[in-house]
This record gives sequence, C-alpha cells and structure tokens, in this order.
Amino acid sequence: MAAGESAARRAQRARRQERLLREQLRAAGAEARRWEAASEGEQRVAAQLLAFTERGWRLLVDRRWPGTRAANVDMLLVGQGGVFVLDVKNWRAAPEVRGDALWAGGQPRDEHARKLARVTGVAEGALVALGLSPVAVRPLMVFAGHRLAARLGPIDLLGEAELAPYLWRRGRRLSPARVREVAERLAGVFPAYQPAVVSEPARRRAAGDRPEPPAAEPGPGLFDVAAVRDAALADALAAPIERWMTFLHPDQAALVRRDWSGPARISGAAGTGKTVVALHRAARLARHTSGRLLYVTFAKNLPRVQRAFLRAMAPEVADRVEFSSLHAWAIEYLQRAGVPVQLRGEQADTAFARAWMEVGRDSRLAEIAPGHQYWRDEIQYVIKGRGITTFEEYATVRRRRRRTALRGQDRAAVWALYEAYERRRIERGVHDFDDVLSLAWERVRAAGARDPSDRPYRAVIVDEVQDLTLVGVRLLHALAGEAPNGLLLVGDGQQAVYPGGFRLAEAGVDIRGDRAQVLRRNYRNSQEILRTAMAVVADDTFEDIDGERTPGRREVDVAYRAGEVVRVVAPSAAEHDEELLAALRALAPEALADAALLCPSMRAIGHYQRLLTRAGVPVCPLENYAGSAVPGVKLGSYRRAKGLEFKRVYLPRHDEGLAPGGDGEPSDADLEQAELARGQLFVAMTRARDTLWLGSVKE
Ligand SMILES: Nc1ncnc2c1ncn2[C@@H]1O[C@H](COP(=O)(O)OP(=O)(O)OP(=O)(O)O)[C@@H](O)[C@H]1O
Repeated sequence: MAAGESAARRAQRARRQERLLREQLRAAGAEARRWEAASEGEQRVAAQLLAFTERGWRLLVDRRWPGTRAANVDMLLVGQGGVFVLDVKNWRAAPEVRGDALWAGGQPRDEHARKLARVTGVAEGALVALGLSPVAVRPLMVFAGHRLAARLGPIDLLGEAELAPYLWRRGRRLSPARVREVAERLAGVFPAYQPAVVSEPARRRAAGDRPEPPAAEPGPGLFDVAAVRDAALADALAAPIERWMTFLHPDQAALVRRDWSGPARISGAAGTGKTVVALHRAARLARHTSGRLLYVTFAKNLPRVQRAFLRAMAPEVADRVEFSSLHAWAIEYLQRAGVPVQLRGEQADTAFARAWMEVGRDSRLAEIAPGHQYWRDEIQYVIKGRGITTFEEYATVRRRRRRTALRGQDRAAVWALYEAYERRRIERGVHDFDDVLSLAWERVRAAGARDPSDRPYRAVIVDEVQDLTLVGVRLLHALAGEAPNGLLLVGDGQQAVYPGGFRLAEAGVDIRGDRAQVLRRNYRNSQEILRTAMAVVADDTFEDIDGERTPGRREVDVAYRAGEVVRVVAPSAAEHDEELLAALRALAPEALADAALLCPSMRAIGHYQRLLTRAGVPVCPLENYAGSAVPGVKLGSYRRAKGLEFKRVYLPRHDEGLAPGGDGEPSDADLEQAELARGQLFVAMTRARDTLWLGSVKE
C-alpha cells in the first residue's frame, strides 16, 4: 500500500484496474480463438492468460522439458504475482481430490500431478541461480469446463473461472525487470518446439499485427466478474510483498531447497537472513509435505511477527505452520496431555529469595558473587537448564560461558542452595520455566518410546536456538527425531543474551557435513552500523553451540545500504533525555512507527515510558508489536528486540554497565556480567537498519 494513499483513491484505482482487465480479457478472448488446435475450453483458459500478458506478464506455451525426450510443459506464466507452471486439462469428467490423490471419472489420475510437481521442481532449480525463492514458483492444474478450487500437495487445482481471480490475488512479488529476467531464463531452460512465443503484445503491436476486433462481451464462463472485482480490490489494497519474500541470495535460495537426511543447522552473524531462510523453508516444507510444522523460538513476541511474515509470503500454507514460543508450546502440550502444570514465576521468585536468605546469603557464594541473581542464573541455566538432578553430575559439569571457577566446596554450596530452592518451590506446589520444559521433555520421550512413528510434527524449526537451554534443545530434538528435514536449528552464538550455554553434542544432536550451513552476508545493517556494533564485542570471543570458538569481530560481507550512527553526548541525564525527545519529536508519524527505543533494564523502560507519555510521544510496548505497522515508537528491552528490526533504533545511555565498575580488581562474576551486557547491546544495535542513535551521559 502506498503510504498516505486515501481509501477513496485506492478504491478508484481498483475500479480502474477492473475495467482495464475486462477490456483486456475481451481482446484476449478474440486472440485465443485463433488457437485452432485448442478446444473451446482451452481457448477460454488461454484468453485469461493472454489478458495477463497485456499487463506485462509473460507466457511461454508448449515448451520442451529438458532431459526428457517426449514430455512437454503446457504453459509457463511469469508476472508480478510470481511464476506459475500450468497444466491445462480438458477432461470431460470432473476432477476431484480424494485424500491425497487426484481422481476423475472413477480413475486415479495421479500421474498428471506427479509430472507437474516434477517439472515445477525443474523450474525452481533453474531459478535458484537468479535467487528466486521456490516459494514464488507455483504448480497449477487448470481444468477447462469445470469449477474447482482445491489443493493437492504443492499443486493448486483450479476451474477455468477461478484462474483469473487466483492470479490477481498473488500479490506483487516481481518487478517488471525481474519478470523479464525470469521469463528469459525459463525460455532458455524450457526451449520452444517452434521459435514462436505465443504472446508478446508489445512485439505484436510494434509489428502492426493487431488482434481481431474483440467480441462484444466475454462469453459465459470466461471469467467470474465478481471474483475478479474482489481480487482486484484486494490487490489494490495490499502492500507489495517485501523483496526478501520472493528473492533471496542464490546461496539462501539453495538452502531453502536443500534436502537433509537428519537434523541440520543454519548459523551466521546478525542480519544475514537466517530467519528469512527458515521461513522460506517452512513454507516450502509445508507445501511439499503433509502434516503440521512447528516453528519455535525462545522469545514471546517473535512468533507473532514471524507468523505475519509467513502469512504474507505464502498464505496458502500459513495454517499448516504453528508459531509458538517454546514455553507457551510446552505448557499447551502438557495441558493437552493432562499433565498438571503450575507455572508461577513470582512464587518461584519468592521461593528462591527465601532459599537465598536461608542458605546462600551467609555462605561462601556471597564472596564469589555477592548478588543473588548470579546464583539464581546458576540454578536456572546450569543446573536445571541442563537437566542436572544429582550433585555428582553437577560436581563435574563444565559450566559453559560462566567465568567463575567453582571448586568442590563452592559447588556443594550451590547445590545446598538449589535443594533449598526446590524444597520451597515444591512446598508451594509451583513450577518454574525450567520445570515446564523438563516435564514436556519427559512426556515427549515417553510418547516416542511407546510409538516412535507417533510424531505430532512433520518438521520442527527452531529460531534463535542459542537462547534455549540444553533441556529445551533436547525436548525439540525428541519431538522431531532424526527424520529427514525434521529438525532445523537456526541461530548465532554471538547473540546469546542469557547466561550459560551448551553444545549440541551434549543434547545428542549430531550435525554432520553439509547439514551445518553458514550465511555470511548481512542484509540489514549499513557498514557503519555493523562496525559500531562489532566494536562493542570485538574482544569477546564466543563459543557457538557446535563448540567452535570465534573472535568477536567477525568477517561479514555487507550488502550495500546507506545508514548512519548518530552519537549524542550530554552533560547530564536530563539534557540527554531532552536530546532524545527532540530526536523523536522530529519524526513524522510513519517514521516514528518504524522506530524503536530499546533499554537494557525494566527500570529504564519504566523511566522512558513515563518520559515519552508526559511529552505526548505515542508509544507502543514491544510486547504488543506483531510486525505490522502500528503507530508509536516501539519501547522494550534489548532482549525483547531479538530477531526484530527497525528503520531507526534509539539506545539511550547505551554505554553504561559495559565494563565492570568499582575501584578494585573486578571479580569473574562482574566480568561475566559486563560481557553479557555487551552481547545484549550488540543485539540491540544490530536491530537498526538506517539510523542508530546512541546516547551517553558524560559529566
Ligand atoms: N536475499 C535478501 N535480499 C534482501 N534482503 C534480505 C535478504 N535476506 C535477508 N534480507 C533482509 O535482511 C534482514 C535480516 O534478515 P533476518 O532477520 O532473516 O536475519 P537474521 O540472520 O535472522 O538476523 P538476526 O540474527 O540478527 O536476528 C531482513 O531485513 C531481511 O529482509
């Protein structure tokens, strides 16, 4: 939708489009009647397609299928809505879909569907080199003389009257230049039997070859006027589909089509299109398989945004993919299975606070790291997050990404704290987040042991996998098993925003050979923004979930994007906030809606919420954000911004807490805390596409 275009203007545009299409259909009807070899029904189908060629679509008719001697391809259609491989059928008997099979006249006709699916695969493969996503290539079987709108695996089955509205509804995916490029590539891959291309209106007109005078009105059944009108209106109202929903880098497009024999992994630095590839794979898998797919991530708000993307990109399969945060999924799964679960975060917090007072506060732990949060994290991410249930196990476990060296007595003190916490939690009859995942893991394992074929999902895709705990990964692995294309783990160890860590091998996930893929080109940030973000973590070598250690400053290709880093240094907090308000006030409402103000703590969020509200700047909490345009600057934590992106990102007082404070030698716990803070800031900075605003207070 063009920004600012009024509803009345859009409706007017839709009416104009509809009138034009009617005229074009009339003209095309006359031209199609010249196809003497075609039946009347096929001529009517051709007329609709020819009408689209008047609108810049390209039609290739009766092409050879490379690598086969006799087989041909009926039609290839390329236009703003994508690429369509068409098989036009002139069957007397009505087609029907029974279960997963195509029937007509009491006979199975599956060989036709199989052939169309195969030739579509060839077209997809031919276009990957151009970076066209397989999601934009659709097989269509069109039945002259019948009414139908059905699906058979990846194939859409349409009656002749359903064709034009269907094509209208495909959205705007390809620009005219891309249409030409794609059509030329297809013409090269699928050669013509004879040199002629059936319709190229511009060339025909240039040659002075005018179509015959049009018939007065299109014949009955040529197209469904009401349906075309509705589709034209919907198209005029819809926004063009974002570029990445159709075009990928050829390396990304190849990953979308790749078949893996077992669990696989895609990694890569921030902004390299990991989520984009994962969403395209979800759409393609949904199209080519039956059964449900699960797309999970750790963050609560991300699934909503990702669901909205998939719906825009591949609406026909959107209902087959379940988007959920891992905990929400686990709770629902347990409830469905009748397992009682009482997730009560606040009561668990109280249980821990009591346990800390009872056995922690005066123990040796307070000397190693005085704040109780460090020990809460130890229990959450190291002990329970790894599913450790005995002291023997904890006594020897390698505590990944934890800097404090704990000797035997220290670990015994942690264990005493853990036991005190568990006792108090159980007394209260409540669960914490780790319990929910452990319960779900046990349940999924038990179900799998009873019946290994009983899998609720055909595939599980995990985004931001580095944020999960070991138990979380084990749970998802148990859910997907070792099935081909069953489990895909997507993430980047550099963007871990929670303490602790794990290796995939510890979760029993073995990713071999080409099942581990890395994306290397950043599409989101300008060179300057990325360089600024990388400088924050330059000295923080990190270990990814495959155990590989990588320096903080990574080599990343940047696709050209203009962008700027604005630094504001103010002498006092009040002046700093004034500068921030002035910057936000200077934005027009649309610009404000694509801006995010991100903070490291809940306290800071509260402060800026009050400041903006008092100043009359509209705010939308990040929790309520679902990816679509809603007014107001988005306000939330660094962690909540994971996986998202905004045109402008504002980070007030961004440089506080990045290095351990105090005069003396910093403790290992302080160093660890500061490193985590730098990692979170890095994530927040790399959310910015065009402008990164960095505020500091220097008295
Ligand atoms: N082939 C492409 N062409 C153009 N833009 C692309 C392409 N691939 C990805 N993008 C854009 O790059 C941005 C980052 O993509 P995406 O969110 O998938 O990256 P990511 O690797 O998951 O990032 P992060 O780890 O930082 O969350 C998005 O704006 C997306 O639109």
